[in-house]
Amino acid sequence: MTSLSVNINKIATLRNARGGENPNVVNVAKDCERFGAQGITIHPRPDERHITTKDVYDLAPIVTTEFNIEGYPDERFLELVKNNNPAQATLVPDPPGVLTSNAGWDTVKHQDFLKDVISQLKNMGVRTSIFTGTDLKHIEAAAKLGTDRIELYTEPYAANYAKDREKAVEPFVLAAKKAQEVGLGINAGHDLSLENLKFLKEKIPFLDEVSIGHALICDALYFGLENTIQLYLRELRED
Ligand SMILES: CC(=O)[C@@H](O)[C@H](O)COP(=O)(O)O
Ligand SMILES: NCC(=O)COP(=O)(O)O
Repeated sequence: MTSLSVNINKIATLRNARGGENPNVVNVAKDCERFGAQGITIHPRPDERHITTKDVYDLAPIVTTEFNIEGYPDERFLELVKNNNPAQATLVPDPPGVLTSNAGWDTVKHQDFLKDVISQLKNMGVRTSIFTGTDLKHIEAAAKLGTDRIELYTEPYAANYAKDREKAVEPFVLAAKKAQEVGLGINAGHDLSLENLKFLKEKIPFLDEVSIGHALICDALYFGLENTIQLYLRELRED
């Protein structure tokens, strides 16, 4: 089974546009779960452009599905994870000012840093996932760091899907097979959508989880949040 974790960053973006509590991030997280999401993902960036530090503390006690906190593992991030005990921490190499995540880790170059961070997170009892591209040596190196999972950065797949979806998915299939071979769980995310999700799932049926935010929240403007979550769950169904 592949779990759907709804990334609610964009709910916070909308809320922050007026500085009040509308939409209410906690209520939306509860509703996503009520509508069938199997996880809630947030990416509390240092500039608090969407999810704030306060949001993390507000969400931690109310999320009853899998709570996944993404981010660059600096001291602030590690403190947030330690104090809020999510089910999973996803380590992303984003520098502070970046518009959105735009690359996976070079797990060879940063192996000492990542090994240390992963061991700290494991001591907190938190499952770890490392955001990676499809370079097979980065997947092999990830397995040596002690991480439980990787998250495949799917932007290149999404960007090339319309042009040639077989070609676009090929490196992801190879990377996922390598991850499976070296004993890693496999998550995927970034720019996944109702257009490209089903094909990814067909090609990598053993995906553990997808985290989806931007496209899902955009779709919810037209279809409503409950219907939209159901539509995404349908794409992941195995029957
Ligand atoms: C780690 C990752 O892939 C990101 O997709 C993410 O959480 C999106 O961040 P923004 O919502 O800030 O673009
Ligand atoms: N980890 C990816 C994520 O949480 C959502 O990415 P996107 O769907 O907002 O591009």
